[in-house]
Amino acid sequence: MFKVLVSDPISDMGIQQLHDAPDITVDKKTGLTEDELVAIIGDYDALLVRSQTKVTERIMQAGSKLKVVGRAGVGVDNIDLEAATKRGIVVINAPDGNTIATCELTFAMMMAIARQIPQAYKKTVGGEWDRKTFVGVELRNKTLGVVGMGRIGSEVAKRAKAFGMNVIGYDPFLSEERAEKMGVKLGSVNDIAAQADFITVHTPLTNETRGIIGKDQFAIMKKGVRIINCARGGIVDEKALIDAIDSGIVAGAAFDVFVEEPPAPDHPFLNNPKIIVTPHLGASTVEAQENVAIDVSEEVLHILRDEPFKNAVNMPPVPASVLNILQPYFNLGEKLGRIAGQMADGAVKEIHVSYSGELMDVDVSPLTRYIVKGVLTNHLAGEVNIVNAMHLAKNRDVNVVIQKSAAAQTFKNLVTVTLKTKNGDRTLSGTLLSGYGERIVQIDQYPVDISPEGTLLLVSHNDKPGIIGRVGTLLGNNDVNIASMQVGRKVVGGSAIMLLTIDKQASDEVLAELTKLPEIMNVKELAL
Ligand SMILES: NC(=O)c1ccc[n+]([C@@H]2O[C@H](COP(=O)([O-])OP(=O)(O)OC[C@H]3O[C@@H](n4cnc5c(N)ncnc54)[C@H](O)[C@@H]3O)[C@@H](O)[C@H]2O)c1
Ligand SMILES: O=C(O)[C@H](O)COP(=O)(O)O
Repeated sequence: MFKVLVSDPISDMGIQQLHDAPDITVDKKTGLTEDELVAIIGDYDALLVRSQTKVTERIMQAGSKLKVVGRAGVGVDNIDLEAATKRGIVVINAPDGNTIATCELTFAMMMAIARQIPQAYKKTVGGEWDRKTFVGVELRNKTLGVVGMGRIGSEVAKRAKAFGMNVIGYDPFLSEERAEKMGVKLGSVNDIAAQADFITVHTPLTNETRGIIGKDQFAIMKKGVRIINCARGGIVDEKALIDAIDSGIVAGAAFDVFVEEPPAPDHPFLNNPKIIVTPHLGASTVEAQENVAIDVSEEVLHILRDEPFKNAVNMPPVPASVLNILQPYFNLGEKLGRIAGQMADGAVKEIHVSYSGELMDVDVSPLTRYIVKGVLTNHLAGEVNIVNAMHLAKNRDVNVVIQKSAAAQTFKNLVTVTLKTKNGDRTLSGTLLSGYGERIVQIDQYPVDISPEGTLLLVSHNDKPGIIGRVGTLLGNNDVNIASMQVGRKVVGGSAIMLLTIDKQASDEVLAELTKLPEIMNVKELAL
């Protein structure tokens, strides 16, 4: 049974699938302090948050069972990603569910400052009938500058076009073709600053975007420009904005987000008649909250049940088309890693993985993570998973090298794992055979054909008559049943290997007796 803690207000309807799951129990405890969370998090396998809960290193350290932190929304700036990655905790978000809600709030903000709706409302309900002060501007034929043309920025641009606006977009990942398709002109931040009547920002808050609209940009803006920030506090420099309002450059601004949330009561935005504010409401629609909660719950279920998932923030994303190809190999890859890890003699310096055949044309890094996890599992057991595998390898100075070679020779696909230690290399190849599943087809250049199941015995010996019989007899006498056996040799009478699958583990004494048999050089039991 897995325990999930929901520590922020997340849609009950959205997390219904967690409530319904027979293997999950859900506790909802919102508004906890860090200390309170630290005290209880040790009981939980998953933590679900929005932006209020700060998921700190301390909390993750106390979360000894924690496998996943799910963010019901986009921004993960409230989660210590580095600490999560180090501990192998998967951080997932729900990047698509609140795009439209935030885009629509942005548009509502733009229209509200164009027509000063909140200010007019305040006066009217206060008993004044002021029709002179509130003469607004139209959006049609105005230029909107969009900094950050991702999901939300693109949707805002689309709606602006429908309102007859000209749109200039800036985003390092916006290609000319895509911009042209959307009817958006490409420009730099300074082009936007110089030409736009309205500027809206839709980037994450990073070192690069902090203050991207700042003093230098306000200095070149047109008089009467209007600014909107429904992304993250600090992307528009708060102090520079106030100065630009005071100097008459900015005619109006709308902010849903602040450097510090909630802002202090004396924050200069809160009593400025030209600035309208909302309390971080971008994602606060019934639809968005349901969407993000459904998405995040689905992923949490996958992760807890050890099923493939897609929206990990602390792992590179895997497109569905690539996942479809790679997924069948994940199990095989991990087993190859585990077997190779047990074959290696001494500290592993390098994990060399060669992919060929149909694996040539895809980004194989997700599969490499499974292989590296398998190799490291021998020494780190439960500490390693696919999130922290690469990190742990790097920390231990294990080099991971990937090679792709076109020919898989007789196989449609082939994965070869070589572990390099100061005592030499050990190599293992595996494939997926249509209709037969996973097969190990080569060990240290000896061709074999065996299904990697249960317990394996790898015996190195000289190819002499009678050896196979002696090994079989010794195991039989000790009640160890052989399920299958393969012998590989390069030349008749030369060195050879025997690979057996056995129904139960052989004791250390049996392994020692096997090693003493004539012509046998080495015996290794390999657990899967
Ligand atoms: N107010 C809210 O409640 C609310 C709701 C949802 C999202 N958000 C915030 O809105 C922002 C955008 O969300 P999204 O879903 O569109 O994200 P997204 O990842 O789809 O888009 C972000 C875009 O910013 C671009 N970008 C990154 N660095 C840049 C730079 N230096 N200059 C220009 N562009 C840059 C990226 O290339 C990307 O295209 C995020 O900060 C998110 O946290 C706020
Ligand atoms: O990044 C996000 O998704 C938004 O900022 C929404 O945050 P919230 O879930 O706390 O409303």
